[in-house]
Amino acid sequence: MPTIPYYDWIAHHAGRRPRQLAIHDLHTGRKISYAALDERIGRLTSALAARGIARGDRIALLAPNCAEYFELQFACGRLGAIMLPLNWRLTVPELEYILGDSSPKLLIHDRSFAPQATALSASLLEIDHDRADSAYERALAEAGPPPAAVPLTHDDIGMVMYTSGTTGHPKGAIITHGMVFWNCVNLGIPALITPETVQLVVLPLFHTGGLNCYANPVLHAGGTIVIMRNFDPGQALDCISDSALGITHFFAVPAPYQFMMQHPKFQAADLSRLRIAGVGGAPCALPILETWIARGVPLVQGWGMTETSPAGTMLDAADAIRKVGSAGKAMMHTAIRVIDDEGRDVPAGGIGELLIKGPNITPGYWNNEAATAKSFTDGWLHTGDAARLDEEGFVYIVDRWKDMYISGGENVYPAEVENVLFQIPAVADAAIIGVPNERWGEVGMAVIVRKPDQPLAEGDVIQHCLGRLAKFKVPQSVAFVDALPRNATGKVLKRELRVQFVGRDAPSIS
Ligand SMILES: Nc1ncnc2c1ncn2[C@@H]1O[C@H](COP(=O)(O)OP(=O)(O)OP(=O)(O)O)[C@@H](O)[C@H]1O
Repeated sequence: MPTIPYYDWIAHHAGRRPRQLAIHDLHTGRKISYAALDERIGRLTSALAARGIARGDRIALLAPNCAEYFELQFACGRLGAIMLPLNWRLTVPELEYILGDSSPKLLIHDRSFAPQATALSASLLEIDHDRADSAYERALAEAGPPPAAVPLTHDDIGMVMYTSGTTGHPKGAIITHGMVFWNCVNLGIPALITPETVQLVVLPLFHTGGLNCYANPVLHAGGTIVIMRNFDPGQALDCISDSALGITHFFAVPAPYQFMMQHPKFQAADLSRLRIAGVGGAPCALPILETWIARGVPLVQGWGMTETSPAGTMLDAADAIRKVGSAGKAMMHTAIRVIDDEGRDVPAGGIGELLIKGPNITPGYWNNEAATAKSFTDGWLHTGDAARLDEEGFVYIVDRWKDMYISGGENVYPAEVENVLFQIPAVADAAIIGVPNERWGEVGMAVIVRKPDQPLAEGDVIQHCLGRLAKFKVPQSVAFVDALPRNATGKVLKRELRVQFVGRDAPSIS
């Protein structure tokens, strides 16, 4: 394959539509045009070069959602450096592990994370949005003319994104410039992303869901992203309703949709300007999809992972109601398969492991050849997800293999049971885990958050499931909790529930 040169699309748009709004940062109130963004990226490039950052060097970023993510991403593109966005939920020892693995030359951090940053052995540069003379702003103000851009190709590494390490140490997924580009193409076209797109970004930007769904595709198209520092359901509904902001696109994992639909502002919110509301990243219970359809917003489901940067499959908007529950078909330029334990393709209707191939797929893990070798067969990435295809080739994500459990010899996929729990009006939030049982090996336990002032007992939950689910899928016990543990993106942390209720994280399948 010929090598494709890296192309800087911020510089491109700055040259064509300099006054077009690129980023509106709600927290700081800053509105940054493409020309201003291009200029700041140039200054940051120069400031980083003056600090000795060169091709191949890593630069870590520890910050809540802010415009600086994109300044660093594109400055790295001009220098040939590698951006390392860090999960701010991690503890200092966890961050220390990642920095030890990736050895960045510089850690740029927001002032709110100063305690963590100063505890880490790294050279620091501080962002402080409350001070015009923060170290970061001073570095930009004092920067000399930017150095000539380093010629890069699509094969060069643009970022390393560490997964949260569900089953051991975190792994750094290598993200090349080509992967980010192909994700922009693959996602931008079916998600109807154009220069007129205005997207509200609520997921954390250190995660692929925030950075690449759809923020990078929107900047690639020359549209506008509106960044929320931290997700707040009421504020998100206000923003979507606000005609001055003109939000056309929204993307989230299921939890923000769930919290928005439970918010008092939901029924009166003006959702009419939304052209595409995408959901993915975790199983989305049917009652959530149906509630949004009833408000006139069919959620367009997609499936993806950090390693697929991230769009892997997507449901076309035209099929969002007809195929509700499906994650659609493979994106453009990609292919998927569902295989059994022997590596054979599973016929329509059967459940197997989802595999994916395409130019948006990672070439492997940073500094971890063993993990890379384990994850690929003949160029196909093993996703660790259970899936099935229907007769028309639409994919249904059943669950993660590692969250599946076996009851009396039968596989139980928690997402299917959670769907049934969400039908109970008094249920605000729900998750299923497998717990050990002498007779059946494992049985399901429902962990439920009740809506305020709505009585619900264990017997009511089990009664609701009987008749709606085969007996082996019906949870045998129910724990009521105040909130489910979630990661920074909003995904339920099943491993924490297993540790809490089983005493260890012991999935049946790993
Ligand atoms: N539409 C979807 N339906 C069900 N599950 C999904 C969907 N989209 C993504 N997922 C799940 O999210 C996974 C990808 O997760 P991602 O790469 O974002 O890391 P993470 O969940 O944040 O952390 P980690 O995997 O490191 O614990 C997929 O492998 C799949 O299990």
